[in-house]
Amino acid sequence: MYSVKEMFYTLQGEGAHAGRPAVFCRFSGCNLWSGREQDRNNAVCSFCDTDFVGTDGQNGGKFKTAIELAQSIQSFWPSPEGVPFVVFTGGEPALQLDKALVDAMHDAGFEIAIETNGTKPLPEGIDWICVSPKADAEVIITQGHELKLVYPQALAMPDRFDHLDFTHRYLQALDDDNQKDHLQQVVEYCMRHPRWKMSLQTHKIVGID
Ligand SMILES: C[S@@+](CC[C@H](N)C(=O)[O-])C[C@H]1O[C@@H](n2cnc3c(N)ncnc32)[C@H](O)[C@@H]1O
Ligand SMILES: Nc1nc2[nH]cc(C(=O)O)c2c(=O)[nH]1
Ligand code: SF4
Ligand SMILES: [Mg+2]
Repeated sequence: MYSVKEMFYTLQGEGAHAGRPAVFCRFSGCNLWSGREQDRNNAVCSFCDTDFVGTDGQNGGKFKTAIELAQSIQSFWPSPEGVPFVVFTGGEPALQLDKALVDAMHDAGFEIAIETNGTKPLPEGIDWICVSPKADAEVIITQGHELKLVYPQALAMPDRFDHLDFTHRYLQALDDDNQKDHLQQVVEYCMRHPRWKMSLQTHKIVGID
């Protein structure tokens, strides 16, 4: 059984695939925060910008089998043009994404990406792994396609992740009341340390999901 908060067709807003059309599948639940505002300050991850509680979002629900969920995801892809692309996110998608769903999406012709906090093992075969480490949680996924660090996090300066094996390294400004300052800090850090690039949350700029 899979619990999905919401699913929608949009453009990937962040990281190396920013601008690419994608179906987003947002799983319910996370291992680093309950999702309840009253728990936020005591959570391991306290800056989350996302509602991932329950299954009541657009196209959300419970899906009994991988095939059923894969068919639903496929129904949001609009056209035979291009390579269909799904981004599994959450909440923490590694709590629910399994080999059966990876296989079902591949059988449907999809390229598969994941947005994960990197604290849980992943099934084999995911085509694009984006890990976003959180200061107070050990990262066990030490290899992947992109590392996307929310910046600044006091106990997670970028050099803490220098030894990890990722093709792309992004800093994404922490979206809170001081986001403007954080954007400037990201620019400065990347210019001083040119193996890092800036990831903008472009969907927020243009006002899409
Ligand atoms: C909502 S998370 C879901 C996936 C997974 N749990 C994770 O943390 O990577 C999706 C992405 O949004 C980032 N994010 C969450 N809250 C943010 C914020 N306030 N500002 C900037 N990025 C944020 C996360 O770090 C992650 O890269
Ligand atoms: N457009 C869009 N791009 C995104 N990239 C990562 C997102 C996420 O919440 O995981 C996200 C999202 O919520 N919307
Ligand atoms: S790990 Fe991801 S989904 Fe969980 S609270 Fe943090 S940003 Fe949100
Ligand atoms: Mg988001």
